[in-house]
Amino acid sequence: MIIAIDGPAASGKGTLAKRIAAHFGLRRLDTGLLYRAVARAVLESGGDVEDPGHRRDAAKRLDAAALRDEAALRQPGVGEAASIVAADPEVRSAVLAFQRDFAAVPPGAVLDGRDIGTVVCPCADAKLFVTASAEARAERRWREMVAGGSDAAPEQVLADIRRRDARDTSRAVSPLRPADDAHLLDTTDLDIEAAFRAAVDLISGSQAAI
Ligand SMILES: Nc1ncnc2c1ncn2[C@@H]1O[C@H](COP(=O)(O)OP(=O)(O)O)[C@@H](O)[C@H]1O
Ligand SMILES: Nc1ccn([C@@H]2O[C@H](COP(=O)(O)OP(=O)(O)O)[C@@H](O)[C@H]2O)c(=O)n1
Repeated sequence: MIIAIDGPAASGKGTLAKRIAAHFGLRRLDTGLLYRAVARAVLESGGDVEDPGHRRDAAKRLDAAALRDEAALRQPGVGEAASIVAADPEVRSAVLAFQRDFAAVPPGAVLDGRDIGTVVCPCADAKLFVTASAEARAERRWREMVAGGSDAAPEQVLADIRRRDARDTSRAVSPLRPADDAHLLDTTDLDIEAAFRAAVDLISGSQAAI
């Protein structure tokens, strides 16, 4: 079984993907980490993510070991840089096979990102598009950052989320959008437990329909 979970930053897709994978006994791939790892490799080598040569080289050299240092990959600056490298079609095609190979291993997997239901796994057994208002998402991300010791201003976090949303939805290749057959799940007024229960119901409904 393959479950695709897409949505904008801090909508809760990673939290849901982890719990859904445990619930259904599946492996999970956070595909955002791939783009974050490409961006981090460019930044660490003193390169420029706006330079197509730099980001394409980093994408071609990417290996699974680069996904291990999650704390470093989750730094806010890396998320911003990731959305810049992710708009490059050559970067996207360099990481496509890794995602499809991961999903193809039995018994299947949960993948979360921006284009799982539309491009990476268009034949997924169940697709969720997880959203929440920009304000709710910024508040969640801000709380997470403060818990991690950051003194970022809430309005700055909201501005960053809006900028990333705009870049991710407007790019020419694999823009963030719900697949036609995705279930929409708005978590603005749902806590983590309620969102998880709603997600399991939607996925179980998709299974019953197959
Ligand atoms: N439904 C929810 N209500 C409140 N907080 C949530 C909810 N879902 C996730 N969170 C919190 O919001 C933050 C971002 O969630 P995460 O799953 O990492 O989002 P994404 O993977 O979409 O970026 C985390 O700190 C997480 O604990
Ligand atoms: N399948 C994916 C996953 C992430 N991305 C890009 O990678 C960036 C970081 O993704 P992420 O999922 O780690 O970000 P958060 O939602 O956790 O903040 C996004 O802003 C997207 O630009 C993508 O283009 N396609």
